[in-house]
Amino acid sequence: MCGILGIALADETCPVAPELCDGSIFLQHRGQDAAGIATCGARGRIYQCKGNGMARDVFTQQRISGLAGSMGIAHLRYPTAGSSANSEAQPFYVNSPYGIMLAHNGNLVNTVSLQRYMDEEVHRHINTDSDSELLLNIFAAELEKHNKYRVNNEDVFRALEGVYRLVRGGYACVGMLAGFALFGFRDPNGIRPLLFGERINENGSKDYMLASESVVLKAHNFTTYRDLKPGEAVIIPKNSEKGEPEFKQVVPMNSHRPDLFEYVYFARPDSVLDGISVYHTRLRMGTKLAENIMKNLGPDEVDVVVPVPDTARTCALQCANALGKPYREGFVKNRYVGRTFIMPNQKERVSSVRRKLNPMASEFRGKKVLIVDDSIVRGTTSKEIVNMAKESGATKVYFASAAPAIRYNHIYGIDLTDNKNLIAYNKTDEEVAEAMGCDKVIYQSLEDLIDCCKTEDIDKFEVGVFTGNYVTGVEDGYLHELERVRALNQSNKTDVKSEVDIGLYNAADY
Ligand SMILES: O=P(O)(O)OC[C@H]1O[C@H](OP(=O)(O)OP(=O)(O)O)[C@H](O)[C@@H]1O
Ligand SMILES: NC(=O)CC[C@H](N)C(=O)O
Ligand SMILES: [Mg+2]
Repeated sequence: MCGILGIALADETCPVAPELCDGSIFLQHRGQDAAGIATCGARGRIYQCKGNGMARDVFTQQRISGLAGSMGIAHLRYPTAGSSANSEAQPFYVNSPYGIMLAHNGNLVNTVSLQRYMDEEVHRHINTDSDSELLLNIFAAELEKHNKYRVNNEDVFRALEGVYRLVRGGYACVGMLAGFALFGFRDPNGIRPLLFGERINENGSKDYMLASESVVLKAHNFTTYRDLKPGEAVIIPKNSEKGEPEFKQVVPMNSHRPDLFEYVYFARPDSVLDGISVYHTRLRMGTKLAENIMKNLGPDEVDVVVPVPDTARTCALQCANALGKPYREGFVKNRYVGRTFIMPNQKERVSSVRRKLNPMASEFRGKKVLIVDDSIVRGTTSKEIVNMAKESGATKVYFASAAPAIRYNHIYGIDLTDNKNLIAYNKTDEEVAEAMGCDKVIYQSLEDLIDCCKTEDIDKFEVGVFTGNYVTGVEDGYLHELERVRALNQSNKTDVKSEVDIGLYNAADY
């Protein structure tokens, strides 16, 4: 679950990079591993700044001031395919045809056959293990088929038709065609989110934005916005004076199944995705969870409800209210440590839990504590948290999760390739509680979770992480291949991953 962003300003003399940089900060929670911006300036020249690290570290003032142009895209990466090498930071670039840049959120699930197709039929070189580089090259190959001197909107839509035909998985993308346009498209099941918005600037003309979450649009005054539909694409001319954005339903919507995990954990609470307020779903998760807890625990079995900061706070507060029990911030979060679940390796995740959360003994001593988290994934956080609560003198520790048990890979954009690393893998709830060291674990049921998120328009979600049934299915050998690449990367026996790989103009400044 990366963050993606694209902006086209009407005023071609106004640099877009500072706003892209600011917008990236609003999407930082979606990917902490790498960040990148690419802009397009005069004569179609593309400028970029990307690399491993958080947006604030990669986007230094000096680098941003070197990014010319009024149209650009940005990416915040949480690696889900390939490795976390610098060279896989996005956006990706290909010079032919026309000069294209692409930023992708999601995961393709037929990369094995796509790689073969690239190699044997299209003869394009893919320089990394990233599925996003592959996706860009599929698009480029489709666009190339028209063999035209200058590209137009129809060509782009037709090339996207080819992409939709060839590619399987979850994907929301923003891209740029040098000197021509900004574009965005969303997979035919709407698994990954993407919104389009516009604002009237001081000169009375229109600026446009594409973003993963509504919070960025609102914060930058793009007050008229909507979600792209599954299978829909938009092309925004580089200079809005030259025409309006053109939308097209490139392929029929297959289904509309946003990833349920966006509402549980990924998205910011102040975002509204596919018309569903993330905050309100989390409140409802708290109410439903409380109903479930009342069925599982006697009325005197809980003295206090403690949230696991940050994401679970909304749900835990509502849960405590519904239970009629006091809500206490028993864990103080160090605001300088990022999200632990999306850290690239297990060692980092473990060491940062204690750095991130510190227990307040007074809230635990002699008490029966109900800890509420949004989800239990690998159990890295939860085991440590239970430990801390016990060390602090809790007499009983119950652990409730706003999401059901996670027993399967998340194939569309969470780095959960090896399901043996999931704490609930092949375990009953009792065995999970034992592994976590707590007295009981209580999960929200999938049915209840869906009830908390559904609306009149959307009542189905992508829930493969809970059920093992994925809306797009998975190509034979795909999970195996992902595990193989991951194992190679972890064992360091793979090809050398240099600090800096080839970049635009073969130059990179870090
Ligand atoms: O089972 P685990 O592997 O421990 O993962 C689950 C935990 O990770 C996430 O928190 P994270 O620290 O990433 O982010 P947050 O501050 O937004 O809650 C999530 O909210 C859970 O607390
Ligand atoms: N989290 C994502 O959306 C990741 C995008 C892409 N699969 C990558 O690994 O870079
Ligand atoms: Mg958390």
